[in-house]
Amino acid sequence: MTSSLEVSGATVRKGGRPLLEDVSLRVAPGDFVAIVGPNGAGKSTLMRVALGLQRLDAGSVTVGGREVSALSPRERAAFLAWLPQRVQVSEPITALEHVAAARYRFPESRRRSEEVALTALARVQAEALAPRPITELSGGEQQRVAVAALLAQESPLVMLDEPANFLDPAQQLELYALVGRLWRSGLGVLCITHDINVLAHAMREGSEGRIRVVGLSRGRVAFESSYDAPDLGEHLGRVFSVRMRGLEVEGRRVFVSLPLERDS
Ligand SMILES: Nc1ncnc2c1ncn2[C@@H]1O[C@H](COP(=O)(O)OP(=O)(O)OP(=O)(O)O)[C@@H](O)[C@H]1O
Repeated sequence: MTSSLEVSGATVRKGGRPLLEDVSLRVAPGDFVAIVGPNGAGKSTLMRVALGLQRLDAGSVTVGGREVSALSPRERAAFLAWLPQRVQVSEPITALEHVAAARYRFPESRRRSEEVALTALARVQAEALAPRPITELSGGEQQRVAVAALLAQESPLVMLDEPANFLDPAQQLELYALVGRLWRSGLGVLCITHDINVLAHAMREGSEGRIRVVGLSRGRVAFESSYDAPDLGEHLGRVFSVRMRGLEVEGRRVFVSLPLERDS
């Protein structure tokens, strides 16, 4: 059985306006697909579509060969794990309880769920956070616990919606390095970001060409490219309406945005 996510011709309209227009993409285990685009381009709408949370006006979304909207939450959790921008927890449950809850699809004892949760926390160097109320953790600590929950869910595909948005540079680096490790361990990653440079933290030398970058603009796919393509900067510049230059820094390509040249 294939565990791929297949979005095919996805179209969403609200009040006659297209939020997403004929978008297609495929993510299989081992793939890394980054969705980039300016505010309002439709990135989160695409994520909701992929999770089966948004009704389509045309097109289809399947995961593991089945229509995603027809799957129960348990069935969907067997394929897709979702990391939002911020963990939404209002109850002061512990980090361990939060990660153990990601095991809900497994028919197992609470003790077993907690064992797996502890192992997952250890994999992200967060065992010490296990007994702490999640509401008291810093943004970076919460995201590390959220990644442990992804691991505990044991889904072959992970969906990340700008997961480093509220983190400082050190925490962003750490989070994306962690995402890179998950990817290299065989998971498929669909990652939304409007900051292309955070992706560099997920890479190892030589893996740039394996990251696919999909640019969204006004609900449509504006370009699709590998991260190491020479013209990626031009594509990015067009969707963000800036000039974007790729610079080599310590063997990594980083992108810098510059104002559009004006006619004098
Ligand atoms: N339920 C809705 N009804 C009407 N318009 C909506 C709805 N949801 C989203 N939109 C609009 O659709 C467009 C795309 O929104 P979306 O949140 O998908 O963009 P985004 O690329 O994720 O943006 P950002 O980077 O700001 O998070 C926006 O113009 C938004 O205002």
